[in-house]
Amino acid sequence: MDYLKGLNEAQYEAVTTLEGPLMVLAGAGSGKTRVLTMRIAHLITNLVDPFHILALTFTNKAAKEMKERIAKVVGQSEARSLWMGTFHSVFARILRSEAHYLGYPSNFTIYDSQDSLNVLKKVLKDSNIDADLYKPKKVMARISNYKNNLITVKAYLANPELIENDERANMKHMGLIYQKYVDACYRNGAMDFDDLLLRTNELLTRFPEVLAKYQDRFRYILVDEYQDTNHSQYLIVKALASKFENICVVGDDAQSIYSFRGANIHNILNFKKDYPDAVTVSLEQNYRSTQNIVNAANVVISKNVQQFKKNVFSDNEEGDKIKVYRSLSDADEANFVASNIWELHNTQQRKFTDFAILYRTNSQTRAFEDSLRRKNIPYRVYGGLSFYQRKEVKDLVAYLRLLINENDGEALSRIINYPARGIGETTQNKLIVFADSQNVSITTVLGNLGMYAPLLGLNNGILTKLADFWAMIKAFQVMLKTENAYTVAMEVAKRTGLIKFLKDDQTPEGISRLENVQELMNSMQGFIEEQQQLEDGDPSLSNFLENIALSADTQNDKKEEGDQVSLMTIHLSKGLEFPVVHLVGLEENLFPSFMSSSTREELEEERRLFYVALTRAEKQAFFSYAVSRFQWGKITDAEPSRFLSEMDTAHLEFINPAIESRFVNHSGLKSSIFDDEPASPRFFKKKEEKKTIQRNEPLPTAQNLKPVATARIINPSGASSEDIEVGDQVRHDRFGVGEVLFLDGTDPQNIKAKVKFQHEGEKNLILKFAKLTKI
Ligand SMILES: Nc1ncnc2c1ncn2[C@@H]1O[C@H](COP(=O)(O)OP(=O)(O)OP(=O)(O)O)[C@@H](O)[C@H]1O
Ligand SMILES: [Mg+2]
Repeated sequence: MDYLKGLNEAQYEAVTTLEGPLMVLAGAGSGKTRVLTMRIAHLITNLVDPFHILALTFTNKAAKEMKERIAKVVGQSEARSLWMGTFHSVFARILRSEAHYLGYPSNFTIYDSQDSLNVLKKVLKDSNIDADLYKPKKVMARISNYKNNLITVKAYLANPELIENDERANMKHMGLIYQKYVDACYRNGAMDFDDLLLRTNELLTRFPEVLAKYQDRFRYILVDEYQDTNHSQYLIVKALASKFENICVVGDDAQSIYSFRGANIHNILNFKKDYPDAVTVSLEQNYRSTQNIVNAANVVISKNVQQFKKNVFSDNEEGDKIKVYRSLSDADEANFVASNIWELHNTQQRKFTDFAILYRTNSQTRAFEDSLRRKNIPYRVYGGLSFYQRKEVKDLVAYLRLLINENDGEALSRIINYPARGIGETTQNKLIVFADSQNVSITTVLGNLGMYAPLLGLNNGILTKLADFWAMIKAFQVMLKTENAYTVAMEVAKRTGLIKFLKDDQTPEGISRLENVQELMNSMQGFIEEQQQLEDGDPSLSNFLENIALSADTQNDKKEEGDQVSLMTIHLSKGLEFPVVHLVGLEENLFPSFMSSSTREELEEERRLFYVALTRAEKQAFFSYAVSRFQWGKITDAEPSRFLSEMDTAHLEFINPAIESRFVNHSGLKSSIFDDEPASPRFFKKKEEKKTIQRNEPLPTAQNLKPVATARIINPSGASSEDIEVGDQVRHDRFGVGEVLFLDGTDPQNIKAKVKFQHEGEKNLILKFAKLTKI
């Protein structure tokens, strides 16, 4: 039994105590998942039929990895018979075989969130309920919440408190809507995600013989990440385990990060109450990370009031300090991360899979994707599409494509009725058929509505809508002649109602979509600025579109798994580990998120997220934050995250000691981490005397077009200026570090610099705009 050899004492106890309830409550990286895996292997070695073992994981990926490891110990065929997967996947399987009890066909459809939303919208429409008052996503979130708390329609209608609560929220029709939505799903032979849990509960409570069957089947139950189970999941596990009580749960209250989805941290805290005889094992040694990382994480999480005090230590090497990078902008931050990955890849022979970039919100991927792509570093965005593939991004891009090429039929069909403007599918089909019959494009029809109207067979109301739509597109095109791409795109986003449409949706997904649109605008702003700095730059809309079309394409080629950097939200990184982690965007309002820092509970959850993020790192962790970011086209100042100031500086190393250490943190106090930073020696280095071109100096004549030797960089804010000369090392906030090869020009306002960048090659920059800093 070699697999037992690698376990420490506490782990050994947890793995070998096979009977009775057992809880492992322990910090990150202490081997909880490993214990679960080995325990399953041990059960099978001790002749428990794998068919009797149910293991529930948080993601399918985790289940797959666990199965592979178990197979190594007990063999493929044994491992294959295990019941292992997420709650949703396992119980969908059970529901299929028992569907007849609930009056469902066994081939019932599983609705994803979009499907369920469509059904709900239809319900609202058919019942003449104003979708403006009853925002479908908001209604859906309420229904989901009921279901996860096992409040069926019947229970809802019998509960005056719930009804009153909804009435107070101006939603007195909730009961009716809930009922109709459930009926509609049922009639369609479909279950939504929440039904998979709710119906399982129903199955197990209403039909004792079914409960008995599964209790008898699942004699050994194991649950990973127990701290993030919701009420519905909790009840399922409790019901199934109540006969044999061979239940083993592992978790970490400090990593409970899904309360916004109804996860209930009390499930783990109450385990002892549910099973008074439970054995509890605590694991204290972290095997994943260096001492420095573990200690740093402990300091931050200790600030939470609500938690079990746990001891976590590491016996691994002390390791490097966490490097903190202060960047000037989001582009600078992304550039730092990509360069750093490139460097470690080359100097430490690290594979790209060794790296993770973790962020708080999805829209942050854009800058990192751009900078990784520039350096040809392969990457993969987990848990979602790569930025330019996201629907809301593509929608706005489709409008912009249409402005450039009005015959772009695909773009047209994407947005002709988005956001909804009453040009439905029937109308669109008529247009297509008609255009075909006349052998012209739809655009031609729209452009000549007056002429075609009598032949189209559409009523006047619809014709007006089509005319309005086309007039709007035409107006944008006119605007494009005088305004820059950003201004036009912003106008498009506003006038088409796109922004309002997204703003109305206050669910986490809706907010994330709006953030993506904002990020697309930021990317455009950055693009325009960059092009203006290049001598042969082209800041036009069509050049921007061409650029992102190319980037979307390169991403398509990289769907398969390979040696790639992982990009994911912190939420998705739970349970995973990477040798090198970049935790980015450490700024107030971004992390902690402005949405979740108003109450102490919310803030504590953000802090747990921070703990999760940091504890993913095995060898090295890098933190970064920007001092300014674009927001809807404006540069806004950002403050370093309070989590940085909650750390002990002993664990940190500032890569570029803040030139200005006069940061004030959120509490209005001087932030401790910035107080005792050593001043940058470079900053205080006395400037060498250099010959500079001054305005009042005679300039080289046009005939004498010898490259100028030195030029002065005027800081855009006018606050300071710096001289550069050929041979200097400079930093550009997008292209990174490079060497000045050549300076050229006679007019100090128009000096060009040829710079050879380490990763980007040679660029001809217009100095006045290029915002170079000398290093
Ligand atoms: N006794 C041990 N000896 C050597 N390595 C170990 C031991 N226990 C765990 N590890 C290793 O430590 C790392 C962390 O283990 P594991 O992922 O099981 O921790 P965890 O407690 O589940 O972490 P998290 O809370 O992040 O989910 C893994 O790489 C695992 O293989
Ligand atoms: Mg784990």
